[in-house]
Amino acid sequence: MQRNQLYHRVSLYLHSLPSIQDADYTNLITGSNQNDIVLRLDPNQTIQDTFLGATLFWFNQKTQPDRISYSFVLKIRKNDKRRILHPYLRHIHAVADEMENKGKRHLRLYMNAAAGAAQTRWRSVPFTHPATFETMAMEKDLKNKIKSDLESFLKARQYYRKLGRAWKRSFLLYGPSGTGKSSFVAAMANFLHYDVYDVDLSRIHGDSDLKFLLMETTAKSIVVVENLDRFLEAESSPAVSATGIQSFMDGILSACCGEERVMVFTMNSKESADPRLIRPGRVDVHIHFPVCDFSAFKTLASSYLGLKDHKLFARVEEIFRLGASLSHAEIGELMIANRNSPSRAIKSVIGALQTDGDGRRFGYAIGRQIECDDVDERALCDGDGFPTVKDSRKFYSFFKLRNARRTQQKSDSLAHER
Ligand SMILES: Nc1ncnc2c1ncn2[C@@H]1O[C@H](COP(=O)(O)OP(=O)(O)OP(=O)(O)O)[C@@H](O)[C@H]1O
Ligand SMILES: [Mg+2]
Repeated sequence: MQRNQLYHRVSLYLHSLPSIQDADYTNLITGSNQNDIVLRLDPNQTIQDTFLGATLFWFNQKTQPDRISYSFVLKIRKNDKRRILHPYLRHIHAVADEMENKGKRHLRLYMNAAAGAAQTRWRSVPFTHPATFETMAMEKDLKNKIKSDLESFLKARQYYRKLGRAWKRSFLLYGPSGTGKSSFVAAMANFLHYDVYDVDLSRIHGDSDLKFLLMETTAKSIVVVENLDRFLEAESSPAVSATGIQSFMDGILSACCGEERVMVFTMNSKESADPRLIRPGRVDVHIHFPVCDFSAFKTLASSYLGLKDHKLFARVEEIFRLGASLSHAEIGELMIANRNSPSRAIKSVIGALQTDGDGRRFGYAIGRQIECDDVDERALCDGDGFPTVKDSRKFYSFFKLRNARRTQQKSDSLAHER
């Protein structure tokens, strides 16, 4: 059920050998960067290596004709075998370790397929999410605390071993939609240089299925369950029981699954969560993701619009002080949509912040903004270009009125058509 680490290391090692290019026949595939071309050993291709004066041959053989499973075969001359086999295997381990530690290994994102669909339940693609802690708009102190927490976790192997505990750390990320929880998981993966296993609970068929899935994950990975609260609320009779999820969270099978793993659970709110689910020990660190505030807005403006400061920032700050709230995702989208004109982008954020609070949804906010842009410029740029909150409110009540009239006209004409 677990990945064959020796096979994995030999594969890493062989693919790093220059002689892979000498083969008469090989496979060319796209690497994790689109412009990279990677040579991939073909079944039955032989590759030559030399070590301590001996020549060795490797080939990649299909184990059984009807299965997608391969094994590497190593050929060594009898006379060399006793002399070099062990040092050679140690050499392979050392090279593979170095490649992994230097970050030459490309990260992968694993997703669980439906049961019975494949030999291994995890399907993977290159993990290329560009999020980093630097691109995350969140409180600086908190960000630094998390970074040092993760750094000390990475160095704590002996400490966990001494305590008799699995070497893992669990995080609960909770907060409204669009505040950066998923992006944060990606940033963690890039920071730790860990693969990501994204568990889709709706594809799990029972508690034991969930255990097996955990057993198939590898070390140096983040195992993430997104929107756990929504799953527990939505499923009236879920295939996975609460205790199944709890033991999964504990990594109870720590004999195999306790090595260097980070587990992350995301929720919109932890209020309704069963306290047992998020008790200390089960979840080590709770991180709150609040809606965007002025400081986060400035970080977003800097990364999305390249703006360190702007004359409209004071207005934005004032509106935030009055209690307006939008998610980072909503503000980010408005900035992307108007990225060619920073002033316009900020004005559109101001507009959206001012009319927020009545539960409008994101798609509507953008639609509304694009529609009102034509009048927006005039209304906001009249006079000295710094309308007061009162002016803007007047403008938006005008806008709402106009929209209401339009809706009325539309329904009138619909009634007319009927
Ligand atoms: N704190 C943040 N800093 C920078 N960008 C952010 C932040 N929060 C959200 N974003 C942007 O908004 C988009 C959506 O964010 P993300 O998917 O991480 O939200 P989420 O909290 O996981 O939402 P959900 O609860 O709906 O899954 C991302 O593309 C990201 O670029
Ligand atoms: Mg998310």
